[in-house]
Amino acid sequence: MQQLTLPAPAKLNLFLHILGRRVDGYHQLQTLFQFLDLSDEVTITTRDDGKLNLLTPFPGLADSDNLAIKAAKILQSATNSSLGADISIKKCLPMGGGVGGGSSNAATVLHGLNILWQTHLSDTKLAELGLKLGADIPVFIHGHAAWAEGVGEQLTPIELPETWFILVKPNCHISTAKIFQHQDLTRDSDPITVAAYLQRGARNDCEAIVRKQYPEVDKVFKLLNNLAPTRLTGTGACLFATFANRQSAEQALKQLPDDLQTFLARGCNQSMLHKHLQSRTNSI
Ligand SMILES: C[C@@](CO)(OP(=O)(O)O)[C@H](O)COP(=O)(O)OP(=O)(O)OC[C@H]1O[C@@H](n2ccc(N)nc2=O)[C@H](O)[C@@H]1O
Ligand SMILES: Nc1ncnc2c1ncn2[C@@H]1O[C@H](COP(=O)(O)OP(=O)(O)O)[C@@H](O)[C@H]1O
Repeated sequence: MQQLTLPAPAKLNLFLHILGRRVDGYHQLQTLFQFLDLSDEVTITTRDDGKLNLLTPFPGLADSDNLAIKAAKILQSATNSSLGADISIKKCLPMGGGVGGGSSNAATVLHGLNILWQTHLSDTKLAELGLKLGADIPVFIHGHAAWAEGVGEQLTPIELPETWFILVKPNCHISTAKIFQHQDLTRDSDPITVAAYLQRGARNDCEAIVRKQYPEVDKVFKLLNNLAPTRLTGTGACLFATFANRQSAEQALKQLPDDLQTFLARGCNQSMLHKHLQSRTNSI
């Protein structure tokens, strides 16, 4: 029996443009992913009997629908592994928040089991398997801040300033599918270049609809935007305000009401999972 505990970090979409829609309903995007130094913690213990168990069930979510279990199953069948696993998740990231917690849990399980089961799949292969479960999983597999196109799986690594953020989770849960199906969503943004983004910034095409549909998001947006430039991540519900340094983010945090769910976080170009995996490799 072998055990590994690994982080499953959050991501932000620093901007999100919708360029079009594919025939299968998926949207063609341009987005910029950066990781945060906030994460869930995933502990995986191997089993000899091939069973896959979630030791920390989520209220209202069947274990078989949990992306961590789905990831384990897809790796098991792709590699014909006879081994199983007990998986525990210490959840810190807000669910349905646009910070990709479920996708990140799945990517961490894929990496963790690939080590424990000694299945030796490349990152490219793990990302391919992950993509079958969700468009956001490949960036967590590769673990570097990235300019993304396609449905979010065509990744070009990028170095960005590692600025500070206040992340706020308004008190609502937003379904990604519901926002992508909304009739008022604009799906005709022109493609932009990295250079144009770095010069002028860019918006989140889901933001207007989310603010209109969810007054709680709109209220938090106005509060935060008074303190620093604020944007929605993914399809929400989380909003993030950007600061040049920790001190100014801390100052601003003091001005927000106590009853808001807030996080102080730093942008990371390498994900905490990959920092962890690298330090493991270095110590072997
Ligand atoms: C919007 C983004 C931005 O990073 O993040 P979240 O807000 O969910 O965190 C992602 O594209 C979400 O990725 P992910 O959450 O993995 O999506 P999936 O499980 O593959 O799909 C959820 C739903 O969104 C729709 N979807 C997803 C991605 C995409 N490019 N176009 C879509 O239309 C799918 O049709 C599906 O109904
Ligand atoms: N391990 C998991 N962690 C969080 N959510 C999960 C997980 N597995 C499945 N889900 C489902 O995926 C939905 C979106 O999860 P999450 O990744 O946290 O949000 P988002 O896609 O908005 O970033 C959740 O509401 C939940 O129903």
